[in-house]
Amino acid sequence: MRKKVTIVGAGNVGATAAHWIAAKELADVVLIDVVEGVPQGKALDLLQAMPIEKRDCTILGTNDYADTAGSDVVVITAGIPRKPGMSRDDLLMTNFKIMSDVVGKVVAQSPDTIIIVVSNPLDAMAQAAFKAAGFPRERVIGMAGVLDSARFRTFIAEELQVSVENVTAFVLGGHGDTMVPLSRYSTMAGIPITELIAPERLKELETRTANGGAEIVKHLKTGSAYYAPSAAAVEMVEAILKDKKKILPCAAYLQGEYGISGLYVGVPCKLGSKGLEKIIEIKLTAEEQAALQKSADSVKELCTVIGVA
Ligand SMILES: NC(=O)C1=CN([C@@H]2O[C@H](COP(=O)(O)OP(=O)(O)OC[C@H]3O[C@@H](n4cnc5c(N)ncnc54)[C@H](O)[C@@H]3O)[C@@H](O)[C@H]2O)C=CC1
Ligand SMILES: O=C([O-])CC(=O)C(=O)O
Repeated sequence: MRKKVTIVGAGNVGATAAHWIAAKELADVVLIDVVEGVPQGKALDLLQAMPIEKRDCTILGTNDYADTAGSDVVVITAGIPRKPGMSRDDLLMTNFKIMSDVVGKVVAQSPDTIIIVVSNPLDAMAQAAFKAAGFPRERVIGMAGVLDSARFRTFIAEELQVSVENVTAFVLGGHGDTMVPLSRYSTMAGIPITELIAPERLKELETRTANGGAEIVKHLKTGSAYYAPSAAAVEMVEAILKDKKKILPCAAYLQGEYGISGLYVGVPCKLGSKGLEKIIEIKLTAEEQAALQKSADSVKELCTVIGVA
């Protein structure tokens, strides 16, 4: 039997995630939204691309959670995106209400599922989903680090004029201005980029990465990025469905790792069929640890506001 993935929110990120999943023939997809007609229309449109793409996946659009029953993975993208001049934190109250509404309905239909949270502000929304779901931390994971690292990798590959396949990078911390691009653990063909790019230039690439979301919002004006974010969420879905044991930076509920407790923050994680299978602890310098702590503090502030700290 094929795997089943539900995507909550049939907007830009959700519909594009459905597209990537179908294009990779990873699973049958259920696309659900509060707006009537939009998930149905997008799902049917995508389904009709399958003969052309030679992929056998069913794609169902719906407003009824009964259709999501027994999902292996649920990706939550429901929520408003930001517009120019806004920070992700400005979405907190609206998206917290949406998250609280959605998670209970998801869990009622798929009590054994693994939830991937995408809605912003990401780390606080992951924490809200974790508390609302009552699942173990292994089954509620936030997507941000894969996207932020992909942005960093894009800029590094461009700078060094090499294939993106040659570049690895890690971005830790919360998905906001305080995220922590870890140049020391980023490489080109195994060579630390700190040996290849001058410190001042590296700083510029780190800053561009941290502002990567805002750069796209500024261009789009009506919303935020969705091609790379949806591809990032689907990389996590694939790692879980295929039990790949893949190390990816994800927002995970820390219980003492990196000296942080009771909070979702981006760290290197091993993803497999059980969801979050391990948190990888890497040695940080005092400066990196302080930056991570600062980032965690800003996540905690948001969690306190919505009562999930
Ligand atoms: N974690 C990350 O790295 C990223 C997070 N995001 C976030 O993802 C979210 C979605 O972004 P887009 O898809 O661009 O927005 P969008 O506006 O295109 O789509 C959001 C969809 O959610 C739906 N929705 C609202 N309330 C709902 C509910 N109660 N149940 C089901 N569906 C509901 C809306 O009808 C809409 O179709 C935003 O909060 C955005 O900030 C976006 C990019 C990257
Ligand atoms: O910038 C935003 O609001 C959307 C997002 O999280 C990203 O693209 O990194």
